[in-house]
Amino acid sequence: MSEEGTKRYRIGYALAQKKVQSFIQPSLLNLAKERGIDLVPIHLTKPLIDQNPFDCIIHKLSDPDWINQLQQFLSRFPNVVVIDHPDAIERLHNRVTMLQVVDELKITHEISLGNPKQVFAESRESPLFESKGMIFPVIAKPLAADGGEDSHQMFLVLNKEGLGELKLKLKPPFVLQEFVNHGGVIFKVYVAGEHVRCVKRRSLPDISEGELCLSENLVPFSRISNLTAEDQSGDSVEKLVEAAELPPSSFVTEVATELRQALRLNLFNFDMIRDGRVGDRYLVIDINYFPGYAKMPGYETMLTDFFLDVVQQKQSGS
Ligand SMILES: O=P(O)(O)O[C@@H]1[C@@H](OP(=O)(O)O)[C@H](OP(=O)(O)O)[C@H](O)[C@H](OP(=O)(O)O)[C@H]1OP(=O)(O)O
Ligand SMILES: Nc1ncnc2c1ncn2[C@@H]1O[C@H](COP(=O)(O)OP(=O)(O)O)[C@@H](O)[C@H]1O
Ligand SMILES: [Mg+2]
Ligand SMILES: [Mg+2]
Repeated sequence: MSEEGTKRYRIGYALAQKKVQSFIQPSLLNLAKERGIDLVPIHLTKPLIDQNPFDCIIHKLSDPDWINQLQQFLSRFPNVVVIDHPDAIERLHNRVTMLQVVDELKITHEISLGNPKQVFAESRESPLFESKGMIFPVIAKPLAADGGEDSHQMFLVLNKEGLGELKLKLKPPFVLQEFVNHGGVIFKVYVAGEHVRCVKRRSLPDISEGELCLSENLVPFSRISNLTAEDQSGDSVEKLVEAAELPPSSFVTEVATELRQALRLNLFNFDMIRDGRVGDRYLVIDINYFPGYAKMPGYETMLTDFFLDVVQQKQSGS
């Protein structure tokens, strides 16, 4: 008998193989099982409709065949909770619509929130960043944030010459986003429904005005926050991360709650930096659907608590 009662719940997961390996750890399966939840794989080679019953389905797949199956399934079994709705997830697959949501939030905290200025380059002919008064350095990011390896391939553009070189290196559409000095540390806020955790990770180092003229014009980089000390510049970066102060938890929770409501999503994380140009201001630079929760110590408890919230709310009809 589970601690929460005799009823057992079935949660189906539809995830890429790589994600199954990182997220579906025996420690998660066991904790969920002890608490009355069976996490079961959805077989993508079989019709979804034939694999019911489920209390809930979690997924991170966006190919048209899967979306189609999910829609048919929902029209037949409308009581099954799908985490999350494909239309809501879609908004995060585009680096323009992803950050627009930040301007819609009503933050009451004394700390302010925003996002960096950015312009969208649709083609090689697009007028780049004259109109928004942006200054170098900037980061060029592919418009698509759809999980493809290319979607994480970015360029730091240090000057006008770099912008010229970029045209040969990065195929539009992309965005050019103002690079903001932030002390070399980013805050990653993981959200699972009402549960919120903030962690620190390494980021790009600050850039001084002197470096802008002396250095290269264009610097490619990818997945910087996932690099470890051995990958790059030794342990000084680790010390920087260790010394950084987390943003106040009341602020983090307010931003997470507002984002969750505005996005109509339950499983996501967002990357936030402290704006080094002004005091008490943070900027959201990236929002990811169903991120790498397993990198957080104790992720099993956070996710199991969330799963229980979902199935219990469903049972109580709220
Ligand atoms: O694999 P991981 O653990 O690095 O997780 C990735 C996330 O890392 P994070 O948890 O933010 O450190 C990663 O976040 P970032 O974009 O690197 O901030 C993405 O969410 C990535 O998914 P996708 O490639 O955009 O579909 C996530 O990749 P998938 O696990 O979904 O493939
Ligand atoms: N506007 C910015 N100013 C300063 N650093 C940034 C900015 N945008 C991104 N970065 C750095 O680049 C990294 C990757 O950018 P991000 O938008 O998070 O892309 P990804 O989806 O690949 O994680 C961030 O984790 C951060 O270190
Ligand atoms: Mg990121
Ligand atoms: Mg991302």
